[in-house]
Amino acid sequence: MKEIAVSARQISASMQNNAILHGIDLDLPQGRWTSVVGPNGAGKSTLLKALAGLLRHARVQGQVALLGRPLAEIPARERARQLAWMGQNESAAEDLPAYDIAMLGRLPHRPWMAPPSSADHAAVQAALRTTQAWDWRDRPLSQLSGGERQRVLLARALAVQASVTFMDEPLANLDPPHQTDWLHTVRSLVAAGGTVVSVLHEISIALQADDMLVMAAGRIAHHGPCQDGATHAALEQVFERRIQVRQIDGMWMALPRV
Ligand SMILES: Nc1ncnc2c1ncn2[C@@H]1O[C@H](COP(=O)(O)OP(=O)(O)OP(=O)(O)O)[C@@H](O)[C@H]1O
Repeated sequence: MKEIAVSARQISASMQNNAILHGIDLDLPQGRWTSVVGPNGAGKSTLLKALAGLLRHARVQGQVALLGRPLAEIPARERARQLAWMGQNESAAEDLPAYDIAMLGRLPHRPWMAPPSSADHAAVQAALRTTQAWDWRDRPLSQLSGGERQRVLLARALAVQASVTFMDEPLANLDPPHQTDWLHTVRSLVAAGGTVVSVLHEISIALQADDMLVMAAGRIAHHGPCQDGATHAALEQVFERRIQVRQIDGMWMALPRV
């Protein structure tokens, strides 16, 4: 029986008097990759932020636990070492070189005001090489293309070397070969015992995860293995049967129903 990496009990969230999430219960086991999918506005990003303790300007109820401990009781630095975050359309220090951006992922590991250690440099180099961003490590973020920038922000999340990694639309701006590289990166994180939770609009890639959370209207419509027929049926239903899930060359894919 796998340990639970992230659990939520009765999570509800509202913003500006609008209820966004309604009583969400879930358990995400360690060492698995869960993709979160659903139509625009279903509450995917809001759920991810609620699970990471990053939901600001919102009224949140319920409990989240990270690796068996209530999230609210984990000191901020410790939480930042255990949980890496890659957000959607994230702003970052645009003038900083890519290397320094990735080094920000090491902040929770470093004593206050201490220079980076050799372990920090090694983690940053490995992360930038994994995302193939090493070649432009000296270039400021502002001079990078959308996809190049995304790979630096992914490197920052990888450099944390956290047990649990949350990513909100990590494939935005990535071309197909780099989407495939991202898939391999996630697979190796999970093979090493890590837990990955990613919000994805690329449903065919989301279907390569271990498990899928299918969301609709602030609720979990279905949570199950990506290989299961029940998951495919839920997926087709929340997208109003405008997609169909089919197996091609042994892989489950979502195709438009035209
Ligand atoms: N700051 C906010 N104030 C009020 N409502 C908000 C706020 N942020 C999000 N919402 C609303 O909450 C709902 C869920 O938003 P969320 O971003 O979680 O959806 P999503 O499933 O990630 O959508 P998308 O696929 O479009 O990225 C939407 O209806 C959105 O308009």
